[in-house]
Amino acid sequence: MVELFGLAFAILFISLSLITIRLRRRHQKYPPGPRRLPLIGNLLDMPSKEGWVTYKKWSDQSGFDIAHVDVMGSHIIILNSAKAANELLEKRSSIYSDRPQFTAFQLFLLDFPSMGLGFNHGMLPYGERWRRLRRAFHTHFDATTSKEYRPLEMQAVQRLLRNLLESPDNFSQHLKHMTGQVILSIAYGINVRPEGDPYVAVAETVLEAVSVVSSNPWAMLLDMMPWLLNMPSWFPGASVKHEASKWLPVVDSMIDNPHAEVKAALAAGTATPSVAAKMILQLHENSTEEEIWTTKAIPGFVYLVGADTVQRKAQAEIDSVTGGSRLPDFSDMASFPYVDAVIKEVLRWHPVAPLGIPHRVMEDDMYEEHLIPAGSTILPNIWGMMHDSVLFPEPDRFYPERWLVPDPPPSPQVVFGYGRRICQGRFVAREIIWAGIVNVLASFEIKPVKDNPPKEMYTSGIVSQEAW
Ligand code: HEM
Repeated sequence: MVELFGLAFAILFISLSLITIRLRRRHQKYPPGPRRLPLIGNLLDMPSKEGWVTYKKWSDQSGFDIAHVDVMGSHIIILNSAKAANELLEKRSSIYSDRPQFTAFQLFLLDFPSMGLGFNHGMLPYGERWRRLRRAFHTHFDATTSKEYRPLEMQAVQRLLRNLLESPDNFSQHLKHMTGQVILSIAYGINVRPEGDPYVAVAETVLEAVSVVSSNPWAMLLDMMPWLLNMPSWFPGASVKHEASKWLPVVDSMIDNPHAEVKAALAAGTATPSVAAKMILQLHENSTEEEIWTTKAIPGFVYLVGADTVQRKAQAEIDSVTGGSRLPDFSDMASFPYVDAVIKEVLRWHPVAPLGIPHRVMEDDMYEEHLIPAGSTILPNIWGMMHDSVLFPEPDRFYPERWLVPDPPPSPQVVFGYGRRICQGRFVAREIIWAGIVNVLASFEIKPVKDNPPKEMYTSGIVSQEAW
């Protein structure tokens, strides 16, 4: 009898709490956004290309620095100002550090011990497994350890210069090759072949797979209707699942093959220093299955990101900063204020990840009397913030001098994201970008394309790179 009474009380308490939450929500306004339609909400307002431009316009029109859309019941909050992003993603990062779980992407994220893209902790939900992987990654890529990779970066830059001299028209290919070379040598001690390298080819295939699957028009609907996954492949929308599973063996080979090569080299005594070699050597008899798995996961992530990181082109001409008698190196870093300004402008002008990587808020929250419901996807509009005409007059103009005034705008550090999920490769990435840009500028004159200029400048995915 007492138990029944307790149960009835618990049900009453939960019901009252739910009603209170609903009533409270009804009285609380979401941030402004385009008008919602019944059932589908703002589905038709969602831009298919360069979303960052449209999202910025929404805030320009409403005069409020964050925007809200509801896509079939899923809330998306776009942060269009540095102030809002800093307030929510930095100051309140204890509740804003989760990631939304995109169903299409999860098709690659098979659970441990299978690999798939499960090694990619950048997409994992906030929690213990993400925390362990982030800690392991940090030991190899903190500010101090990142400096150990400078000789590898310089070797790759010198090769880039030779390649550019031989065939300047293939510059995009050469830049990709350079980042592939740096990353594979850091992660596995592998020396990439000048042309047609199988490791670079596999990484590019995996990136293509991620882009094909995530840009599939059904991918977003899958997030709203995950039951589509249980439908046969002929059912509209269900084909994404079959498309994704086709790629899984390639993803697995991307992780397994270089790892096996390092193990073999260690056994033969021919291994060169690398993150993978260091991690494998730290294993011992009592290492857990997860520790063994992590020796694949960390270098695997570096491998994937590296294939993705394409240098932006400076459109400024500067004289060789060394008087033309030698190539610059890291010891010159403090002596090039103009080059630093060029790099800041490159990062600002077209951020590599214009909308960052989405975060997810774990609890209901308020921003200036507007409700941000728990579970909302949070998109920091980094491109929008970097094109704020108050902070950056004539924002579309590539103008390094804006950083050289006595009171310069805030550093474009936010292109690497926020709070507890901030990019862990930022120290290495900055050094690679610096070495690449300073050496190219010292050796070549970069001119705009005259014949057949590209119609579309940049792709519209999470990572936005040259579209040609
Ligand atoms: C120009 C180069 C790069 C840019 C602009 C960049 C930018 C970003 C951004 C915006 C995020 C999301 C941060 C957030 O959620 O707020 C991120 C995450 C991450 N990046 Fe980078 N990144 C770059 C290169 C690299 C490199 C070379 C590595 C590896 C060596 C790397 C490793 C990571 C990792 C591990 C995460 C996930 C962090 C987490 O979710 O806990 N990044 N990056």
